[in-house]
Amino acid sequence: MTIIAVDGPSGSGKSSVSREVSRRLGLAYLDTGAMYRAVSWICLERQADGADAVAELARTADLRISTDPDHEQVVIDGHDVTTEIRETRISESVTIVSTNLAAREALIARQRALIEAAAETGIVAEGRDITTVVAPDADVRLLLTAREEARLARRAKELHGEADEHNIASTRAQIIDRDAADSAVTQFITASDGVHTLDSSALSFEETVQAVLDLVADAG
Ligand SMILES: Nc1ncnc2c1ncn2[C@@H]1O[C@H](COP(=O)(O)OP(=O)(O)OP(=O)(O)O)[C@@H](O)[C@H]1O
Ligand SMILES: Nc1ccn([C@H]2C[C@H](O)[C@@H](COP(=O)(O)O)O2)c(=O)n1
Repeated sequence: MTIIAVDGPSGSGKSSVSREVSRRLGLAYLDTGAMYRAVSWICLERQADGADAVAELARTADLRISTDPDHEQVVIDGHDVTTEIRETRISESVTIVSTNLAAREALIARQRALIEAAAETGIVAEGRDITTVVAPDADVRLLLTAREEARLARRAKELHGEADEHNIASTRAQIIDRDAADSAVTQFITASDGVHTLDSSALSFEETVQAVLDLVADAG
C-alpha cells in the first residue's frame, strides 16, 4: 500500500496540497487536524471541564471522517460538524485537545486504524505528527513548510479575501499562537531524519502539488 505522510505548520498548505495530491494519485485522504477540531467541537458542546473530561471525549465520542478527497465530511456523535469545525471559535480552542497527551493518544490510535482501513487504495495523511508518530514507516514522508509571512498572508486571504495589514494581524493568533502551543507537544518545525522538506513560500499552489508528485515518483 502507498502511504504518504505530510506534516507542517499552520497555513503551510498541508490540507489543500495533500487533498489535491490524493485526487491526482487516486488515493484516500485523511485530514487529522479535522479530528482534533471535531473533538474540540464536542468538548465545547458538552462543556467538558478539565483535561480528564477532554481525554474521555477523545476516547469515547463516535467520530466519523470521510477519507474521500472529493467528499469532505466530519460527523461526531451524530452531528455533522464539517463546516462548524472551521469556525474561528474552534481554531482558537482546539489546543485544549491537541495539547492533551491522553486525548492525542486516543486520536493517534483512531488515525492509525483509518490509515490501515485505506490499505487497498493507499492514502495521503496530513497533520503535525504523521511523519514521526502516526505513520513513521510511510513510503513518503514530507514536511511542508513556508515562511511565516507567506502563511499569514495565505490564511488572511482565505478568511478575508485580502491580505492587508489589518487582516494579517487578526489572523496571527490562529496561526502563530496555535503553532507555538502545539510545538510543546509535537515536532513539526524541522524535519526528522528521513523526512523530506519542501518550502512552498515561493511556489504557487500548482507548483507545490507538482513538487510533491515529483517526490512521490522519485520514491517509487
Ligand atoms: N503554494 C501555495 N501558494 C499559495 N497559496 C497556497 C499554497 N498552498 C496553499 N495555499 C493556500 O493557503 C491557504 C492555507 O492552506 P491550507 O489550509 O492547506 O494550510 P494548512 O497547512 O492545512 O493549514 P492548517 O494546518 O491551519 O489547517 C489555503 O487558502 C490554500 O489554498
Ligand atoms: N496530527 C495533528 C493534526 C492536528 N493537530 C492540531 C494542530 C492544530 O492546533 C489543530 C487543528 O489542526 P489544523 O486543522 O489547523 O491542521 O490540531 C495536531 O496536534 N496533530
